[in-house]
Formats: sequence, C-alpha cells, structure tokens
Amino acid sequence: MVSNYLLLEEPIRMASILEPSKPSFFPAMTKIVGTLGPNSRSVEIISGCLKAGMSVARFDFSWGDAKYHQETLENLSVAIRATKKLCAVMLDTLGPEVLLVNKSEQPISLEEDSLVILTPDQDKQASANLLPINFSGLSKAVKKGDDIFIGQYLFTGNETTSVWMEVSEVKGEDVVCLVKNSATLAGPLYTLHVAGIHIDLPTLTDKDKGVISTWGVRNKIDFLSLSYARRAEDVRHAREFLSGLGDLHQTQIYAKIENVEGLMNFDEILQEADGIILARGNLGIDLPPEKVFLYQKEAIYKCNLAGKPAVVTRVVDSMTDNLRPTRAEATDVANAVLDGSDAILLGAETLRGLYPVETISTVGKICAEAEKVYNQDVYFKKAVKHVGEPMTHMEAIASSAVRAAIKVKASIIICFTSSGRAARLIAKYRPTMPVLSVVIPRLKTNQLTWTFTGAFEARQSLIVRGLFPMLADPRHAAESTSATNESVLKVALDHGKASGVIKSHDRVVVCQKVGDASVVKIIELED
Ligand SMILES: Nc1ncnc2c1ncn2[C@@H]1O[C@H](COP(=O)(O)OP(=O)(O)O)[C@@H](O)[C@H]1O
Ligand SMILES: C=C(OP(=O)(O)O)C(=O)O
Ligand SMILES: [K+]
Ligand SMILES: [Mg+2]
Repeated sequence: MVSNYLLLEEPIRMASILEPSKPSFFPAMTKIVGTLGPNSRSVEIISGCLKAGMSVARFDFSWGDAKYHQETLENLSVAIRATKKLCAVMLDTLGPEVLLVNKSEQPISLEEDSLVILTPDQDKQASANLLPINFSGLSKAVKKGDDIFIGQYLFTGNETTSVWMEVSEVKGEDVVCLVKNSATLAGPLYTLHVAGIHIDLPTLTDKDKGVISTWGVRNKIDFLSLSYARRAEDVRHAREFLSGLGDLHQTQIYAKIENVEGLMNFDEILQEADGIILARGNLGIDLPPEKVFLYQKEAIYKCNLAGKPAVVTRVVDSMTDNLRPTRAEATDVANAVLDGSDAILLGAETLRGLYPVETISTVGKICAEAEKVYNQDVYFKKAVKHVGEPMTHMEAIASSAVRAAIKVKASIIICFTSSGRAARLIAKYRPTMPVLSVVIPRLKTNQLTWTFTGAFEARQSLIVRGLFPMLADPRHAAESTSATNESVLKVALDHGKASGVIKSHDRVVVCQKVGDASVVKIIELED
C-alpha cells in the first residue's frame, strides 16, 4: 500500500526506534557544509570535521580578510590529505549586507525605550546614541514604524546582544529609532536587518568582485554562495563575472535566498542558479514565524523537481554553546531531510561554536535516521509524473537506474559521468542507496596546454544528497573503449568493497555508456 504519509515503513514498530543504528561507511546521504572560522581552523579540528562528515567548507567573506581565510584554507588542504576525505570549497559573498561600523570596537550598551540615531556618516564614533552604518540609502528605504534588527553576526536570536528597534523618525540621511530591548553590542561585527525593504546595493559588491578574482581564482572555488540573491539577473550577472575568470567558469552558483524579495522571485532565480541556499537566518526575520515552514517545504520541493540541490541553514543554533541540540532543533534537522534537502549548512555552530566536530556528527546522525524513513516511493512517483512524457533519454535512464536499484535491493549505484550531469539526474530521483559517481576526466586544451577536467565535477557532487564522487585516473580519459570502461568499473567496485559499502554477493546497478548506447546494468558480485 502506498500512502502519502511521510514515513516509508508504515507503521514502524515503537521498539524499533530504540534499536541502535548500524555504523555505516558514509555518515549520511545528506551532506554537511561547515563554515570555518575562529573555532574551526586548526588542522586538527578541520580533520575532525572531515571525519565527522563535513564535505563542503564555507568561507564567509562577510568577515575576516583574504589572508585569514587563506591560512584556514591551507589547513583544510593539509587536513584533506591527512584524512583522505574530499571536501569542496564555497566562497560566501558579503553582498548587500548592512553593517554597523564600530571602529573602536568598544562595547555599546543600548537602553530599552531610549532613542538612537543610525547614520551613514562612517567617520562618526559609535555610541549608545549614535550608530554609524555602511549604507547611505537607509533613510530613503524605511518609514516610521518599521522594525530594524541589529545582531551579532550569525546571531542566534536568544542572545542579549541583539537589539530590536522601531523607526520613530527619518531626518535627512539619518534614521532615529526607539530601542525596544536593552542589549550590549560587544565584539566587532554587527549586521542590520530591516524587514521587507529593498536595499539598493548591488548583490555582487565591488569588495566581493575583488575577493572572487583574487582569493577565489587562486583557490579554484567550487561554489559561489551568492548572498541576498533577489532576482534571476543577480545570478546571471555573477555567472558573467565568473566566466571571465579562467577556471571559475566552472564554479557553480548557489543563490542564497535571504529576504522576501528573493522569495517572490524564487522560480526565476531557481532557473538560473545551480542550487539554492535557504538562508533561514535572515529570511526567518523577514517572514512571520508561522510562515517559515511553508516556504521551506515549497522551496525544497521545487528544487527537488528541478534536480537542483537545496541547502538548509540555521538548524542547531543552540549547539554553538551546548553539546546537545534542543528537541525542537533535532526534530527540525530530521524534518529538513524528510522535506528533501540535499545538505545542511552549519554557521555559528562550527565557526565560533565550542563543539564544531560534535555538532557535525550529531547532525549527521539525525540525517541518517531520517533518510531511512524518507518516503522515496511517493517522491519518485511525483518526480516521474512531473517530468512527463516523452522523457529525455537521460531522465529515462536515470529514473530507471534508481528504480532498478531499489527493486533488486542494490547496495550502491555506480554512475559514470564526465560533466556530472548523469550523476545529478540520478540523485534527483532520491535513491535510498549511495551513488558512486565515477568522474571520467576529459582532455581539454586552451591551445597552449592540455589539461584534464573532472576535479570540479567530482567536488561539486559533494553537496548533493547521496552522491559520493571518485575521480578516475586520467589514463582512462573519456574517449573510452569498453575495455577501459571495464577496468574503471573494477576500480570503482574495489573502492566500494574497500570502504565497506559493498560486499560479496551484493547487487550493484551501473549506469554507463557502451558505444553509443546508454545502459543500466545490474551486476551481482561474486565472492
Ligand atoms: N566516460 C564515460 N564512460 C562511459 N559512460 C559514460 C562516460 N561518461 C558519461 N557516461 C554515461 O553517458 C551518459 C551521459 O552522461 P552525462 O553525465 O550526461 O555525460 P557527459 O558527462 O558526457 O555529459 C550516462 O549514461 C553516463 O553514465
Ligand atoms: C546562513 C545565513 O547567512 P550568513 O551567511 O549570514 O550566515 C542565513 O541567513 O541563514
Ligand atoms: K555572507
Ligand atoms: Mg544570512
């Protein structure tokens, strides 16, 4: 019987809930993006994060300079080599973020019911009555009665370091606000959020362009997280910019939807972007609390059907200071997985939290439990129906591979790919088993040198639910014959066996091209 119930096995036995989970080679099919910062930049901690399951490292240029992030990234490279765990690199832009400018970095104590002026004059000293900001258009964007929220970067919402204010008067370029709660703004970086207004600043700022063309090019970033993407044009513009920067034409763009403006243009943004980040931190302030879940479900579903990864943020804020998540947070992580998300992005928890490694492993365990009861059957049927008929050959092949793998209870799917497209399409149908995407390098030339492609494609699958990349030896370059295909398949199977995902007598579904024909084959392993 097929039901629309979220859980696959219906009903599950209560006693089965208590059974300990079997350890598996892959911590979870859902991926974890960790933001690296002060509490997660040593080789030792980063190695711990990788072993716990982090597969994408986010470098947030809202703070820290290129030198600081470069040191962290070099430690990441050492940790990758030491642990033999792959990790992709994501550059997160500053974007049109309004910041408080407190040059002295002295703590500022704001009193409930007092008045404070927000001014674009950055030469002024910050005080309890005057707060300079980096944006001169605020007075034109707000009106009396609007809510303004100032919080420490990545504020958790339950700190006494965030302040809620109401606009009481606009005076020239200054905005006079009434403080609604007492708070002390200590530390260097504070961001300002005004619900529901358009901030007239470019999505890709000059500072962002500078960072991408230097730090980004130097480190061949796999992903650009485009903060505050508000229109499809923002993504197109970023893509045009990347296309002029050598290798970065291969960088994928993840549009971060952080406000109502981005939400209103969601469909057109999804069409242009390679993936979506549901930035619930900012969007959660812009939306009434009772509407956030609705956005989450709809946005993830649209991403799933488009075959584009959905990344959910701000899941276990309380783990920034605690070893255990709250019950609400633990349930929220599981629900994000049941909703269909590809990856969970950790911010404050890994960046400045006390328990970065434990947070990653806790979130991974919750994801793994939720994946086991994800109603793949219901989702699969919806995905097939949505594509309609006639299907493209690749959609037919990808969906058939997933269906065959489930029917024969295969332990993995092995997918040959060069562009990564075939593997992504398989992931779209949400197989319940891991997909080993065997990326076959292609030889390309820029008329000066010959190089192999494949590294970007392999790392970019590290954010997709269920995909685990393996980069084939360049000697097996894409113009492959059936003999080389067979030898690559043997390497992939050996890799699967060595890592424990496949064992003797297991069934494996393979998706590859043989001559001109795309085939899905089922193989049963011998001893
Ligand atoms: N080098 C290869 N050897 C064998 N089969 C391949 C190879 N590259 C891709 N395939 C298969 O070809 C089909 C098209 O895959 P796709 O990833 O779209 O190809 P490409 O990487 O060339 O864009 C899929 O069935 C895929 O498994
Ligand atoms: C992840 C978010 O943003 P930031 O880049 O500021 O951490 C968010 O708003 O959810
Ligand atoms: K940012
Ligand atoms: Mg944000």
